[in-house]
Amino acid sequence: MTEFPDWLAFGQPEEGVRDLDAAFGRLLWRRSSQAGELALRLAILCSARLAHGHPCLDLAALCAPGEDAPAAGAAADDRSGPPPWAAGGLDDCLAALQAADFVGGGDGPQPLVLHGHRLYLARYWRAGRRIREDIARRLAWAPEPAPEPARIREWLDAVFTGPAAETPDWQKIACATALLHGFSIVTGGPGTGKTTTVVRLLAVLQGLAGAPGLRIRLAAPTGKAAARLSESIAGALEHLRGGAGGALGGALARVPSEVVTLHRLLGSRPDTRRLKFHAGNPLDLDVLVVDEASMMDIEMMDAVLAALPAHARLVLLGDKDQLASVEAGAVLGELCARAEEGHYTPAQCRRLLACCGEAVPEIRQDAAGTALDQAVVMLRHSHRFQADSGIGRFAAAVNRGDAPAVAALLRDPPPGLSLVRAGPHAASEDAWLRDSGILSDTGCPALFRVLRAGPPEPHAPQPVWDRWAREVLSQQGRFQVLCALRDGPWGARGLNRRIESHLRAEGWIPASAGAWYPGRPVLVLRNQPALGLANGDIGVALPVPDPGQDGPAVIRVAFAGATRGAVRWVSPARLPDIETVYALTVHKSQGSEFDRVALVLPDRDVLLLTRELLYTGATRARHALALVLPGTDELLRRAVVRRTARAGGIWNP
Ligand SMILES: Nc1ncnc2c1ncn2[C@@H]1O[C@H](COP(=O)(O)OP(=O)(O)OP(=O)(O)O)[C@@H](O)[C@H]1O
Repeated sequence: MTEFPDWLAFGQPEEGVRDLDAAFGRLLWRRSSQAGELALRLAILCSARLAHGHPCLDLAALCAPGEDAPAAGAAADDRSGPPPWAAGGLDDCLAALQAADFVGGGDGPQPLVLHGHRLYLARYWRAGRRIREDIARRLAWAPEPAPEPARIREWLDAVFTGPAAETPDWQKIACATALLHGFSIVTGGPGTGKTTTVVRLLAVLQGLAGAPGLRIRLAAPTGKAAARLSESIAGALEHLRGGAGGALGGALARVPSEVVTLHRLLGSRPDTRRLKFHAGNPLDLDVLVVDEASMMDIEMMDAVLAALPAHARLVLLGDKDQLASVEAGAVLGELCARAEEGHYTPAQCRRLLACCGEAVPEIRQDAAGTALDQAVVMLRHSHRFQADSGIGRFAAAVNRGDAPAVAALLRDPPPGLSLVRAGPHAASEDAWLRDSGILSDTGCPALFRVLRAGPPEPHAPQPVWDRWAREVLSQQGRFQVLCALRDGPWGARGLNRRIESHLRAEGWIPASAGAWYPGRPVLVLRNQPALGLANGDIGVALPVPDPGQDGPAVIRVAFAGATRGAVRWVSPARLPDIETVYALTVHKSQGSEFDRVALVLPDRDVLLLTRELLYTGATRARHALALVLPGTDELLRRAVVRRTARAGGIWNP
């Protein structure tokens, strides 16, 4: 039997390391003839960092002295500065890895790759390299034959009819950019018009292509995001079709509004990681638009690029400032790292002026701009939030990391924003639950009110039951409690228990009801293609008549169906992987929006609580945001200034 060194023999060698990572370390030890402790520890840490979304271990950051925020790739999430075993510094780490036979340069069989001062698991290194190479190829692609700038301008003028909200009109520039490149990104905060822009872009693409038109597919990482994009595309199309006739009407008729999840697009199959569509069997399309691309992890980006035919255009939409995917790799964030400043070359500015009549301001120009810079456009004006909107101002201040501005806003909150003290700072638990809207008329009880108001007659036809379920589901989408953590009293689980017990005490949930009571909102935790359900879908338990029986009602869980207005009814027995969802983590809420949000922070400082998390949580709210603070103001300040540290290393390894 292999004799492991003591530190590696049992369990996890240190905090922040999972059993899986330690097992990986033991495997390397067994297979390696001369595995040194330092190299092994770094390999284990590299594997552990994946659980925190880092596609690599940044050794320079690991060895740097600690600050308030954790160094990207720091050993444990609640500690900063190098771990004691790496006290020898960066040079020692690099030397140990260079000497290890399980570390290579990316082309050999070694399970780890050292590139510069970054250590990667080979699988992620290779995925990153494929992504870089594929995007570089697509950036070098130009449409053949190149459309005349005058024709592009004609079509853009036909779809951009109203007055521009800003100068230059970045939406128009984004359209022209996507027309000129095989790969492009439109990034922007909530309500900046990403969807509006893409609908116009697709109409112009169809107009320029003429009949029979291009094969366009729309996709999003989650079912929720897909359903939301589908709705807004349908709305934007309706709006544009209003006054359109002739050629524009024809082009608009060829713009689809159906949006599928990326898993479905790629033909993901249960029980296997293999996808139906890949480089050997590419997707049958000319244009692919992916919304909420900030949620795409490195493996998903790799799979999408691989399955995309060489001639197809890829347009990514997303908010670069949102939390990245929970899985490894903040791909969109890395690709948009220079979006704020622009970096458009004079040649690109001339092309844009000719194609859309918009002049890029000098401050956004840069003769040394890269090919990627030319393909990324940031929309800057929010059409959703007025300049004085509480949510908009709060989100902007958080995004800037401007803690004094956040504090000032919360001292005297503008309309739409409120601060609610909870925990030891609140008069009572009832008080903060009510003040934050959670137990108010428009909060969680509203779901039960809609449910009670509407059950159809037992023998009513199915469409009537579906309509009732849709009303309940829409109400479910109007209010949501969001929180940073999953566990603990201020995490999703603790809050769900507390809210549920208050709802029971108030009689909304019958005292005698078991786990499956009418009105229970549930979150699906795993993709279940056989049921048409995806991880992150939210349904509501409803009482329906037992088919063929006159006895008491049975519970079925209603989910929004794939097509507009459709409802999917599922028996609770088929839903083992769900949890109650009065409260949802901000991570899981990505891709969703709600009219009103109560954003509950934890009562202690955790490194997960960052600017990106606050920004993402706050921007899930359309009309009202209540920030619930069980901790101190200092805790909020620290959250605003702390950035999510990601080791990066995909676009610029
Ligand atoms: N140029 C414009 N002029 C007037 N209204 C606009 C313009 N662009 C967008 N809007 C309006 O602003 C709202 C938000 O637009 P849209 O849904 O396209 O933004 P988004 O960036 O996709 O938002 P989300 O945050 O939902 O992803 C919509 O009501 C839309 O009609």
